[in-house]
Amino acid sequence: MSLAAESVATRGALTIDNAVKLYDPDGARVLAVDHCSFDVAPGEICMIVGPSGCGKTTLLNAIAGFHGLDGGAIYLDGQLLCGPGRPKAEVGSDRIVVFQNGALFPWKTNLENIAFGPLVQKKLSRSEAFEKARHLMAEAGLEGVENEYPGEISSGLRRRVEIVRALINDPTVLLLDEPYRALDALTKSVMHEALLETHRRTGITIFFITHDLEEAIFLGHRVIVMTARPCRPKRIVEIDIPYPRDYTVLTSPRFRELAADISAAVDEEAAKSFERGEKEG
Ligand SMILES: Nc1ncnc2c1ncn2[C@@H]1O[C@H](COP(=O)(O)OP(=O)(O)OP(=O)(O)O)[C@@H](O)[C@H]1O
Repeated sequence: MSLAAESVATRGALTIDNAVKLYDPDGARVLAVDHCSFDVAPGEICMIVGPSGCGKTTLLNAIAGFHGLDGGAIYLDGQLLCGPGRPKAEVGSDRIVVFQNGALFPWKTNLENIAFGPLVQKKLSRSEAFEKARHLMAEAGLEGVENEYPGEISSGLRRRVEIVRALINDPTVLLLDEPYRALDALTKSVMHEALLETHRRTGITIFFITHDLEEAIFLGHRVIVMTARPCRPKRIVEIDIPYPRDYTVLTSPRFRELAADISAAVDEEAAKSFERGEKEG
């Protein structure tokens, strides 16, 4: 796999090893993830797709440390995040989650939002945190909105502020759960190019959940198609379209071929979960 980062990434390798997660609210026993194994290379953009409710977010939450596993293990750069003897990963600034609905403080300016993490963790002094925040905002094309509030800028710019807010912590892995779902197509395409540019600059590993197959193919080094619940890889598809990518690739025969292939795999699993839903319902 060729990674298109300016510097070749050496950190941010994830290993998911036989992960199992069972929710058991009031004895309901929902097996969300079952013996799920795959690796994500340092600096990879790894796109996760699969039917609704198959267990994608559950997996992301286990990597982030929001909940534990009931079996198996997850490693980051060979270090155990969770697994035997450690049921739940510690939440850490090495793995930052950017959520679909966003989580900016509306009462803080964009600059203050970005500087907040290292300040509250006392990792940087106030002046260092603000200087770094300004620098990262400039790199991400966010000059001019430093002193505005999240509510005063477009939803696309807000997404960019959120990603910069994650990057200020120097994470090795960015965990994205449908971050662009609510955006219109044009804004989404601007976001995609901005994310690829961020990746080129930083070489950060990106674990990205989406329902949008074009988004998955356009951005990813690989697309992992998950099975209907319980989640585990059904197909792992290498996206052999060279970076840098621009929107002209969407109409290329190879892109259409990959889209048809991945779409068929997702549809097959969606049909299974639909059938099971009918039986369960
Ligand atoms: N806290 C919980 N308690 C009980 N069941 C849960 C909990 N969280 C998720 N589930 C169930 O686990 C399964 C997997 O959910 P999850 O959110 O991981 O799926 P997903 O693939 O991310 O879905 P979507 O694509 O719709 O966001 C679903 O059946 C869901 O209802």
